[in-house]
Amino acid sequence: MDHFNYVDGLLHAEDVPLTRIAAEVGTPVYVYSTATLTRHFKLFQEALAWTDHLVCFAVKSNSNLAVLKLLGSLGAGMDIVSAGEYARAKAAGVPGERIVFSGVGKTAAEMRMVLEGGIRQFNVESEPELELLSQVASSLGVVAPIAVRVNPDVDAKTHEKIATGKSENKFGIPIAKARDVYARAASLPGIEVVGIDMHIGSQLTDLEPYRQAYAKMADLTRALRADGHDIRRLDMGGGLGIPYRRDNNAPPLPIEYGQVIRDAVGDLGCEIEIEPGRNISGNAGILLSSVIYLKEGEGRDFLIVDAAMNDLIRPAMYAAHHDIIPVVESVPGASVAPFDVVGPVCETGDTFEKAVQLPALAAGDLVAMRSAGAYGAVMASEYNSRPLVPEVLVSGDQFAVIRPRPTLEEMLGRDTIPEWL
Ligand SMILES: Cc1ncc(COP(=O)(O)O)c(C=O)c1O
Ligand SMILES: N[C@@H](CCCC[NH3+])C(=O)O
Repeated sequence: MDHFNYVDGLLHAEDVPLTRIAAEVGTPVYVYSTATLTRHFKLFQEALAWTDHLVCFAVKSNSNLAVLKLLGSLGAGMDIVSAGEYARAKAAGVPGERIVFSGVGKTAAEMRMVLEGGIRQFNVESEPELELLSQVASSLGVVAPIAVRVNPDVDAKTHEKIATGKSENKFGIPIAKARDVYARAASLPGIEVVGIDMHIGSQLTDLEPYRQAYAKMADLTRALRADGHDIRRLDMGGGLGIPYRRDNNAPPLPIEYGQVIRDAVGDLGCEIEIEPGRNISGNAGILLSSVIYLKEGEGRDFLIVDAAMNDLIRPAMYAAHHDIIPVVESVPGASVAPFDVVGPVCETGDTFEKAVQLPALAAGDLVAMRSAGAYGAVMASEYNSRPLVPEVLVSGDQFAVIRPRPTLEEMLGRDTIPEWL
C-alpha cells in the first residue's frame, strides 16, 4: 500500500494534488510520501518485534537528508557504504551506534573517519580489509567492532546485476573460509568480533533463498561459538523485493520475512539487524514528468516526456519496469492507445517502456512513474547537461522541496577552466 492515489480523478501524493507540485516546482521531479516511508519502516519493526533488533535503512536506496531524518527519528539505524553516506546519516541526526558500514572497498580514510565519528559495526568483506582495519583502529587506539560478511553461495533468483550471494560475486568471504577468517580476526589487535553478516541480493521476490542462506548462518553461528567467538549480533542484510506492477503477484511481506528469520536463527539469542532499502523507499516515491511532444512514428507513437534516463536509469540499466500512469485519471471506457514513453536524451536506451496503454495525452499533461523512490534520485546524473532532478517530500497536505533543481549557472559554476588554457 502506498499513498499515491486518485482523488476526484486527480493523482495525489497523500493530500497534495501532483498538479500543485508540478506548478510550483516544475518537472521532472521526484515526490516522496512521509506516510508511506513511515508505514513501510514500521512494518519491519513489527516483523522483528519478537526480539532485540535494529532496522538499518540502506542509505544507497534513497539518501536524501530529509528522508534519512524522518527514518532516523522513527528509530532507524543506517546501512552505509561510503564516507559520503556516513556523513549523510550523521547530518540527519543518526548516531554512530546505529550505523553499520558495508562494502567491498572501504579505504583507510573512510575507516578512520567512522572510527572517529562512531560506528556500530564494520561488515568486513575480505581478509585484506580486516588487516587494514586492524592497523587503522590500532593507530587510533580504538577497537573496531566487526561482523564478517559471509558469502553463502545461494542464488537469490533476482536480476544478475544485483545478485550478491553467489560464490562468483565479489561480495563477502566464502563460507568455507569463514572459521579461519574469524580466527584471524580474533587474533588481531584493534578488532572485536561481534557478529556475522550476510546480504544475498536485491529485489528478492521469493523467500526460499533467504531460508537457505539463513540456515547456513545458523550453522555458522553455532560453529563459531564452539570456536570461542562471542557471536551476539546477526546482520541478515536487505533485499526484500517490492511489487513493481499493480497487477502481478505481490512479493512476500515484511512480516513473512521476519518469520523466516525467526525460524532460522530465532533460537540463538542474538540481536537481529536487517538492512532493507527498496522495500521502505521504493513505493514511497514517484517520478513526476510532463509530456513535451506526442510524435507519430512508423507503426508506433512516441510520448516524449521531460524525464529521461539520467533521472531514472533503472529501465535502461536493468530493463526494469515502472508503471507509468496519467496524473488525470483516464475515464473508464475512454479510449487508450499504446505509446512508447521516451525521454529527450540522445540514446535509444532512453526509453522508459514500449507500448504503454495510455489515454490521449497532450503536451503539458502530467504522468507519474511509480515505484521510483528507491534507486531513482540516487542514481540520477546530469548526462546531456540536464540539471540534477529535484526532490519533494509530502506530509499530509503540505510539501517541501528537499533538493532543489540546480540552475544552469550553478551547474556551469562547478567546472573550472585552467588559466593556462
Ligand atoms: C550490503 C547491502 N545491504 C542492503 C542493501 C539493500 O538492498 P535493498 O534495497 O534491496 O533492500 C544492499 C543492496 O542490495 C546491500 O548491498
Ligand atoms: N540499483 C539497483 C539495486 C542495487 C542494490 C545495491 N546493493 C536497482 O535499482 O535495482
